[in-house]
Amino acid sequence: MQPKYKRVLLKLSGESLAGNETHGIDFETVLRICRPIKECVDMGVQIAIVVGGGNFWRGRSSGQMDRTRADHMGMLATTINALGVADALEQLGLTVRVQTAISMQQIAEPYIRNRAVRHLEKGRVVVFGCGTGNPFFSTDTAASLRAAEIDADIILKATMVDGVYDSDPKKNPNAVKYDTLSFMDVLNQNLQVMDSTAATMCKDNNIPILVFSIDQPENIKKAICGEPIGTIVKEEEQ
Ligand SMILES: Nc1ncnc2c1ncn2[C@@H]1O[C@H](COP(=O)(O)OP(=O)(O)OP(=O)(O)O)[C@@H](O)[C@H]1O
Ligand SMILES: O=c1ccn([C@@H]2O[C@H](COP(=O)(O)O)[C@@H](O)[C@H]2O)c(=O)[nH]1
Repeated sequence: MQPKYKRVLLKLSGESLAGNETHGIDFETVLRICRPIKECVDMGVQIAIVVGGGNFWRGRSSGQMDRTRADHMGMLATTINALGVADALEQLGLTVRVQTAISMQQIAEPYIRNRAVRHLEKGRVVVFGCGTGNPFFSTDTAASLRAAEIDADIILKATMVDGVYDSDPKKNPNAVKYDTLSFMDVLNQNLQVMDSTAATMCKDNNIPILVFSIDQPENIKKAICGEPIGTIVKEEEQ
């Protein structure tokens, strides 16, 4: 398999890091997810990663808490995950830098765009923590923002479903999967697989998103090599 893309933004679902558990990090699972990442870096692909926080905390599900504070907790959760992923990648022999959108300089670099790009050019993996650094956003939006900033070829959204369906497949067993969609389809049909802010950012900056299942981590390599998996969301061709 040969890589199709030179620089990718990989969005890893937080939930996927829990393996068979409902919460937290299962490090063996994280290592399994990181092995194909290592293979792709060895093939010369530049990989930046945004990690979700759903295995620990989602601000929008916090009930009666103040939303901003709940989102601060969610951003900290993404940073715990970023450190876990960085550790696994390092154990596999990669050089990694964690950059956070909220400064916590004793444990990670602050997010500096040019520095992130330089790390990628040197073959280092960059893992972004704290999402965008702002409440009321998601790590999908962080992925679209960072992808635009670092000029990534594509966002690879590795998640708990194997693509985008006409309705949530976890709620509707008869949901039908799409192979290709436009961002307008996602927005007009209100498909909840990513939030509308993320979809709009990708649309405006013409960054495609491939949504695929992380259940089989080798899908990461298949996605990077352009094999037909998941659902590709991209701008309509004129
Ligand atoms: N139309 C749809 N097609 C596919 N999945 C959908 C759809 N609508 C809702 N979903 C849900 O979206 C989920 C994926 O997005 P979600 O934001 O929950 O997780 P994530 O971004 O991968 O990361 P995290 O686990 O960190 O929150 C799927 O598990 C699925 O149940
Ligand atoms: O830019 C951001 C990104 C994330 N958050 C908070 O973190 C959690 C976890 O992220 P997921 O995308 O849901 O996995 C999210 O629910 C928010 O509470 C944020 O505030 N800003």
